[in-house]
Amino acid sequence: MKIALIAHDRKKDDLVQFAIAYRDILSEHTLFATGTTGLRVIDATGLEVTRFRSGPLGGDQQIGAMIANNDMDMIIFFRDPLTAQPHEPDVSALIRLCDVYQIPLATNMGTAEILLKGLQKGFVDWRLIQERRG
Ligand SMILES: O=C(CO)COP(=O)(O)O
Repeated sequence: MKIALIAHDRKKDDLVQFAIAYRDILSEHTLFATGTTGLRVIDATGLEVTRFRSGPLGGDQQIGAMIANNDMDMIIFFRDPLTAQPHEPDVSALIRLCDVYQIPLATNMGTAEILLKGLQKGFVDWRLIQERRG
């Protein structure tokens, strides 16, 4: 599975802790991240992560493009709900594309934990269901 990791600045410590805690599961998948988030995760975990541009410079849009190309399976995006982001339209667009393409999206640690544990147990069958519906 291809998983994107993204965190706004005040949520980066949380995402790093999360990546350390779930390193074993994450290491079984192909990881992507926005620029600064990816650097933090790589430094803390040693995981292999393909880094895109920083969020404000287009990183969210690069991940959105992967979603639109049916080339991304899960997004873990720890958003900061208390700080205005200069690139809020990009953030909204990424979340919108997750809904357009039925991509599992966690915007906080509670949901992210359930998604990763579900992924580990093979719960992610939505593409098969979608294919069956034609
Ligand atoms: O801004 C972001 C997501 O909207 C994250 O970007 P960085 O990982 O480069 O800080």
